[in-house]
Amino acid sequence: MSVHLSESPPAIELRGVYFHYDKQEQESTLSIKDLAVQTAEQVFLYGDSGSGKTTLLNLLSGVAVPSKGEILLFGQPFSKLSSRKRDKFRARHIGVVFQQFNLIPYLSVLKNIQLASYFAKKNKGDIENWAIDILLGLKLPLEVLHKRAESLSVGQQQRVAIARALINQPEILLVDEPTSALDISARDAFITMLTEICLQLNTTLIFVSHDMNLKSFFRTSIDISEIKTTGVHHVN
Ligand SMILES: Nc1ncnc2c1ncn2[C@@H]1O[C@H](COP(=O)(O)OP(=O)(O)OP(=O)(O)O)[C@@H](O)[C@H]1O
Repeated sequence: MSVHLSESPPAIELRGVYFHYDKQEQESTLSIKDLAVQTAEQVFLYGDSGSGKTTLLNLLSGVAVPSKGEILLFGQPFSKLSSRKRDKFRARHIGVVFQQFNLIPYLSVLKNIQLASYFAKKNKGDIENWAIDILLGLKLPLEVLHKRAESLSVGQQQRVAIARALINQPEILLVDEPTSALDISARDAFITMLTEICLQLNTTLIFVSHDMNLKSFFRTSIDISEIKTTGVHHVN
């Protein structure tokens, strides 16, 4: 049993979640009995390769749905929504940065970012100025704005993927292994900027990485094998 002192529901809540890719298999790929993450919390999620970190992000972004149990976001039964409504919810409230960035290579950096705001159908005023603010915050030179995404370095593409995920000022940001292409000083500067931007936007951040050096940047860290085995984990 858990006691929540705050009035508002957690940003993220998992209740009795089971997931398997192969429905024939008896054993679940991921089983989390109980997990709650409060609004604006920044969580470092780590664990062995194949332990289910990306699978958990897929469930949290609604790309996958639990075979059993449910996922609530801000108290809303996210995983029970129709896929159309889940897509809409994701576009409006969740920023996702996948390992492969998923930028559209032949579009400019600005167009890639604008596309995300178009899908969210949010009226956020001047998207171009906001995109510039984020890119500057992430220390990307402004001359990249009109360059094709494919012409950027891997480290620059990572930042554009983050900028695109932040353009709609998401309530939740899910980031999968984003620093692998950066050297140590660039990595530390990047993570500091990312956590500061999330703080400013009051965004709940789930940050997946193998790089244990990054753990110290986060107040909360979760070893996925612990939440799978102990079953109960409340953050804050
Ligand atoms: N599309 C898929 N179809 C079937 N099995 C999958 C699929 N994706 C992942 N798996 C399996 O699910 C398990 C969890 O994989 P997942 O990618 O979530 O782990 P991970 O912790 O993110 O690993 P890594 O750190 O290597 O990225 C693994 O055993 C993997 O083989």
